[in-house]
Amino acid sequence: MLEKVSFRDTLFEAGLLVASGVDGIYGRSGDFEAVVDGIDGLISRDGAMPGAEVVRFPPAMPRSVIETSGYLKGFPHLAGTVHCFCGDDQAHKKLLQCLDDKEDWTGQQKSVDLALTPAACYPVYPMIASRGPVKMDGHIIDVSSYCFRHEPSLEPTRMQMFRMREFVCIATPEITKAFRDRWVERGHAIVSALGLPVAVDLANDPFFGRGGKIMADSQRDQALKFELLVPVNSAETPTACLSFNYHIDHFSSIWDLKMQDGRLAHTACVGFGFERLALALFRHHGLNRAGWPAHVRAALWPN
Ligand SMILES: Nc1ncnc2c1ncn2[C@@H]1O[C@H](COP(=O)(O)OP(=O)(O)OP(=O)(O)O)[C@@H](O)[C@H]1O
Ligand SMILES: [Zn+2]
Repeated sequence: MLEKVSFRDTLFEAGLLVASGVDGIYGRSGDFEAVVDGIDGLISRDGAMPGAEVVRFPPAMPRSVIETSGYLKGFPHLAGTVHCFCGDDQAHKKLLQCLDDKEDWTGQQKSVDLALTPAACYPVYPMIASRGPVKMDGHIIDVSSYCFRHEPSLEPTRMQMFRMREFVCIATPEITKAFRDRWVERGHAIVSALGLPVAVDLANDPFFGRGGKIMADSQRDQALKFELLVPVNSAETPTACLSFNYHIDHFSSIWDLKMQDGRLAHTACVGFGFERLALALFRHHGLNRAGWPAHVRAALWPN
């Protein structure tokens, strides 16, 4: 049984996470980053997807992508947009005056054409759609990004900015479903090899509002989302460290992603949460990575 203590305070005291004053926004120490790098390398080795196209996007994307993708329908409460000062000298004076008067200065800012990336896979669908039909044996994309979600929390596993590595499959319904099912097994094997207790369970996304309940129920009824859970904050409420999502034609109908035979493609993604996996390792193997079991160190740092 894991005891109920403030795991977050323990991480601050050990210097693994650095408090910023805002819940969910933390600095990471060199040791923390070494673990994240180890997980990244392990995914590349044990989760290798030959032929996958590697692409890395920055943590912001065109605002039009978040508008078109339907994210604001399901998750308006999590979305972040970028605002900048676009005024003249007079407006600048006003802004500085607000600051001096300790008044809200953000009214002097305007929304620009950027949104923060909520999940690493979001920029992938318009990128592939812009190329035309997808070949019949499908396309796999390897993507990784810092992501933003406005969900401040005292739980260190629920950050506002965190990193996600994803493999995205865009293919026929058969290939896509098989990709998702196969990844449930692979993800289980990869995380178990790190000496962590894992369970896979059916899940749903945190859709907003009253309509959200219907969307969440429908997602569960169709078994579209599974999560790989590891106890981190508590044994009672284990933490989703990996997610396996089958979107059917949700993204392909939005972006008009077609296969070469003219049918709409289906899409799926597997997402690894770097910070959550690192925190799970610190929780189960101790705060000093040098003392972790030899097989875990060998898996993370083979050289
Ligand atoms: N706020 C967060 N802080 C850190 N990691 C996160 C956060 N939200 C999601 N992740 C990681 O990103 C992965 C993919 O994101 P996904 O949208 O599937 O999360 P999720 O399953 O909805 O998470 P949760 O149910 O805990 O909100 C998750 O499996 C998790 O490892
Ligand atoms: Zn995804």
